[in-house]
Amino acid sequence: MTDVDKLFATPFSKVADFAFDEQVARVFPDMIKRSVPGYPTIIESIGLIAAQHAQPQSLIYDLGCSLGAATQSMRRHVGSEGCQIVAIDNAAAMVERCREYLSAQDAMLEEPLPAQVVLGDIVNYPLAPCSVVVLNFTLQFVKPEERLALLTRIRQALQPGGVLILSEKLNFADTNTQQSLEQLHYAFKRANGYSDLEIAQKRSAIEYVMLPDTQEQHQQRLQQAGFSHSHIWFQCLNFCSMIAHT
Ligand SMILES: C[S@@+](CC[C@H](N)C(=O)[O-])C[C@H]1O[C@@H](n2cnc3c(N)ncnc32)[C@H](O)[C@@H]1O
Ligand SMILES: O=C(O)C(=O)C[C@]1(C(=O)O)C=C[C@@H](O)C=C1
Repeated sequence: MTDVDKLFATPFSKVADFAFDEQVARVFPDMIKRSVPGYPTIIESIGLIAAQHAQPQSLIYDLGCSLGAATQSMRRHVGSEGCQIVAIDNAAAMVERCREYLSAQDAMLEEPLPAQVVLGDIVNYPLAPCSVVVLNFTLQFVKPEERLALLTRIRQALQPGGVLILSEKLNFADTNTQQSLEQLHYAFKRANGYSDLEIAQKRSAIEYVMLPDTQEQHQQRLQQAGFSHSHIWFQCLNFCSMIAHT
């Protein structure tokens, strides 16, 4: 149903900044699975974590939903009465396909949680009271100076007992750790069939648009945003996922 990612396979004289456009949307499931170590496990586990924390009659947000993989997982796992999912992305190509995928899923589930897909910018989208918020590899694409305000708004929207699930690529302050995990990540990509050219060109494409933070920066910012406690529940190489509690 989706194509194999060959977007960076031919040499470019100048690599353009990475954008979530039509071409990327077309290959995205293949791209993210071959690029993010542990992605399938993270997606499945988001469903489990959401199921544990979703409160009856509450909203769940999937911010930067892309094709709705996390939303689909939550719809498979969340059993609380009366929950609804709002999935938001600012890439039109993603939103259009996400709606198609979710309609296809409707037919496969007995009583699917209602899920609405919105074309919008999460930086200024007004959030209603909610019990679970997912930022699965999205915050790293938000401008660094806008990250604290976004997390603060998420914290304010979360009801008591609510959680934020935050997955990110990590940077490491220690140079040896950074180099070691970065090289292992490239080995992961090579093992998944990406050539050195594809790896190098993708690296240039995301250099200025995807800016990862360190674990310490995340924890400090989550605390500043008003979360009482946050911890990692998954890490594979330089990719991790955290839970932040209200
Ligand atoms: C790596 S993808 C997320 C993957 C997805 N959450 C998943 O679980 O498969 C990042 C997504 O965030 C979206 N995004 C980035 N900045 C955004 C913003 N300010 N508002 C809404 N969506 C944003 C991009 O369009 C892209 O679809
Ligand atoms: O860090 C990289 O090399 C990646 O390809 C990572 C990453 C991500 O973490 O979102 C970057 C862009 C694509 O959305 C898929 C994967």
